[in-house]
Amino acid sequence: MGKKSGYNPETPVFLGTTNVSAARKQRAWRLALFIIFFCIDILAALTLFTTVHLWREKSNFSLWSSLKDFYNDTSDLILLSFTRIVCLSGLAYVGSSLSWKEAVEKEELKLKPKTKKEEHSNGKVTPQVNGRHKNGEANGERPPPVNGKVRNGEANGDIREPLLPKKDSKNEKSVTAYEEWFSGSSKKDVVLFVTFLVCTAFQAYVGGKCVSFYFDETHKLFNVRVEIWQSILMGTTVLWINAESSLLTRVVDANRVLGRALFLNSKRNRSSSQDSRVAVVTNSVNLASGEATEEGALRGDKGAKVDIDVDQSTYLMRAISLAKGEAYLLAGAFLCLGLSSVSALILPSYQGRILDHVIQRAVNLFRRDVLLLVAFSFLTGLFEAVRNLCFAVVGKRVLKTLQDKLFMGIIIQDIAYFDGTTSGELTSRLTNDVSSMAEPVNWMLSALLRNLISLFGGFVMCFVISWKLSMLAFTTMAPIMHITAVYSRWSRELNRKRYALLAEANSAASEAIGNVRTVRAFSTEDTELERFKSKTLAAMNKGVRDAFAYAGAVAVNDWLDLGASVLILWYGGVLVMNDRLSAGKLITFQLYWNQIQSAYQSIMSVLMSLTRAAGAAQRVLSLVDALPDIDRNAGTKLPYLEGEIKLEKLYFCYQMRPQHPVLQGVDLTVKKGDVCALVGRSGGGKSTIVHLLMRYYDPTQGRILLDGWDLRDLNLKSVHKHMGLVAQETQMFACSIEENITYGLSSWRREDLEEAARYANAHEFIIKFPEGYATRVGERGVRLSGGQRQRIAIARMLLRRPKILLLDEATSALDTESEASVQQALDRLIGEGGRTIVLVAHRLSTVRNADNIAVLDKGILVEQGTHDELLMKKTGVYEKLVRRQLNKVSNIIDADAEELEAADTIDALLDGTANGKP
Ligand SMILES: Nc1ncnc2c1ncn2[C@@H]1O[C@H](COP(=O)(O)OP(=O)(O)OP(=O)(O)O)[C@@H](O)[C@H]1O
Repeated sequence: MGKKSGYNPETPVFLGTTNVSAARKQRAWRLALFIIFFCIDILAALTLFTTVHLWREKSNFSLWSSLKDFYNDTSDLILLSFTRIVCLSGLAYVGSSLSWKEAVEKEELKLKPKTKKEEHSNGKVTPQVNGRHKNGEANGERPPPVNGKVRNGEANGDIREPLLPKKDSKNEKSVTAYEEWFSGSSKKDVVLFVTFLVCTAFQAYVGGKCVSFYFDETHKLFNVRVEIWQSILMGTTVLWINAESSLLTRVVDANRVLGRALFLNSKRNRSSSQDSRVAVVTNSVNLASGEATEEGALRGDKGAKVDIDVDQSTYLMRAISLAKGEAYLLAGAFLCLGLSSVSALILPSYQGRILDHVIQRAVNLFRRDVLLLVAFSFLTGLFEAVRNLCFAVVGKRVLKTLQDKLFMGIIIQDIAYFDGTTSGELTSRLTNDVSSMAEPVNWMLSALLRNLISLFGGFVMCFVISWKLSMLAFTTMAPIMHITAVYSRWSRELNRKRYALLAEANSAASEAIGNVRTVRAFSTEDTELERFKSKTLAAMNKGVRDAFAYAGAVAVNDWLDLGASVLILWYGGVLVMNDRLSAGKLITFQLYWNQIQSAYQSIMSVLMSLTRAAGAAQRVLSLVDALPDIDRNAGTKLPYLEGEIKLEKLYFCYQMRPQHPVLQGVDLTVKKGDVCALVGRSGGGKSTIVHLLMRYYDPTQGRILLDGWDLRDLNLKSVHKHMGLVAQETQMFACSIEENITYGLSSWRREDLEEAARYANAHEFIIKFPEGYATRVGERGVRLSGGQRQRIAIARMLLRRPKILLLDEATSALDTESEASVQQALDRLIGEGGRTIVLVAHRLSTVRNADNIAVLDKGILVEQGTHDELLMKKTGVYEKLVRRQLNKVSNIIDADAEELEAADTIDALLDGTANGKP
């Protein structure tokens, strides 16, 4: 199982502190790397120096002339090495410390405890919820420090970090915006750009130097060929520059990512004001903050979670791990890949040789090599075909595995997660994101490996043919690599946003389609279309921006590439004309160079797809990896349930509305076999109690006991076996009535099914349908009436014969007649005894016979007792509710009477008309 990003409720998460200490570790690690790099650089420089200068006549040595001298000296390379050490280390240090400082300042500022004054900064003392103060700041935001300025209201002895000026001053606002801009990623981008220029200049210089370099054979050191020795050194230099540049990018990026993570956390944690270390995930913190967590964010029952960060390498590793089950197919594919790559690598050398044979008129050799070329071409094609087949099959299987895993990841999430997201967003992840993530797997692994083989094979072949020509050609490699790296980082972020927008579009579409009747009723088709179009437009704009940037990156890379080809032809032509290289070899070199280029382009396009796929993968894998906070499989399994329910000091608020306490210290006991009715005004928290009994959420404070067991210690699956719920909104699946009633049961008897339907007063209407129980109900049961849906839901619950029945306005959609018969059925069920029933109802007729009536008002249990006991309290809430309902009934009766009168008049009039009276 992969790394889980779930939040462990047992261990409080101090994200800020964790990040800072992790960052400190990272810093130490980077420092060590710098030192190692530094030492290797010195070593490389000393090697150059000893191999060349120790054996030179000192009198001849002049640094300036050697710098200009492209034929004899390498002192410039020594100088180059030292310059590189100084420049790159310096730049790395600057880049690293800039972003580091920024990150730490932000985090330290957040960690600083607030002064009392700040708590009162908006002129009021904030109330305590769960022992925490509410956010005292005006908007819960803490601005970062800037240039020693003191924020208004802090001149009164408040010793704190200087903070940003208030945003209401225009001037200051522009300074802030500039500071924001320049203290953000731009500073680091400037550093990176300078590094890039320095590296490229070094690279060009090394290239120029290498092609003209001539080593004096008399000073030959060991018994190795000078070209090989030099090519190794030069090659190392080229790679070295790239390595340092990419290390620098990584270092700066690591800090940037860290800074961003901290910044994001600070955004997320704004809500928690006082102590941002406890700001991340708990409901109590949300309560304290009074701010809801961002919609669409990953969250569990205990609060928001941090999405995992998926970069290209993580994506690649995960893609490989997904394909682990296909080991045999992959082995075959890799074998074919290796064979086809090797034979493809041999082809150019035969092409060059054939050309040389043509020039030399060597007919026999010409024929032999043509035949070999045909054979190698055939083998290459064959291996390629098998490889493609294997990878395509692996890709399809990986897609399926991923879809299954994601669906699993979604369906097990806490209900709190679904409160903050939409089904459209989730289906978008299941379709768009999954295919965007899995699609590259089809060809990516093979393309990557094939092209890597071509790249390195071509690289070696080029050096074997002419190291000088290679050094010249490779001058363009570093800039190309850098441009590609910069683009791919930028594009990854952009694509992540694009996918999020596509998901929003999907969500808007599915919402409109799901509520199509309301849309039609209000004629809001155009509004819905606009909503959808605005999202697709935003997504398209991002895609177009990406396309522009991609085209720009490709154009620059192509120019550099073409420039390298011109260099090859120019210098290669000079070598051929000076008889230092054959025309065939020049052609072969050119072919290998083309091969390197196309391999490189392919690798880049793989990396681009990787980049895009990583964006989608982040959204997919965050969910796949996220463990729900409420584990349905953990806890003690109860084989039997007596049915006693106890709520102890129950406090609760929903994550999406943390400022609104829904339950406030509810104490309630329902004895086994009793019927408890929850009544009260709308929004009082009745359904919430039912949700907590089903453990859709855990209470913020207090506990729920079932037969004396804390619900949190019980195995939820086993508890649900003994519980039956008919929810306020009946949920149907788009299948037959029979499948809906027997939903979730592995075995059942026909008689039981029909009996349950009869109990629920559903049998009669079901058998009137031509297809009876096989009638399909449509999506969410749209082909049934509300009352029919509710009766099917009741039958579904009754068939399970649960120990605890939870009826959340189970009869609300029934007419008086049906209600009476369903009530009769419920009474019969109650009469059977041994069942505890908690019912939420508005109708007096439903609750009056309950053993205990609990009256909830604004989340507080204000009264409880039997119907008669509660009516005795003349000024009680229940009494008022009853009185209001009776008034309503009498109004209805009056209205009916008026209606009857009116009808009589109409009838009389009609009769009169019929009788020819006026
Ligand atoms: N998922 C949710 N996220 C945020 N707030 C919610 C959520 N569900 C309910 N609420 C809020 O919680 C409060 C209590 O809701 P609840 O459904 O428990 O009330 P109720 O007493 O059952 O009302 P009614 O009789 O109208 O069904 C309401 O103010 C409601 O707006």
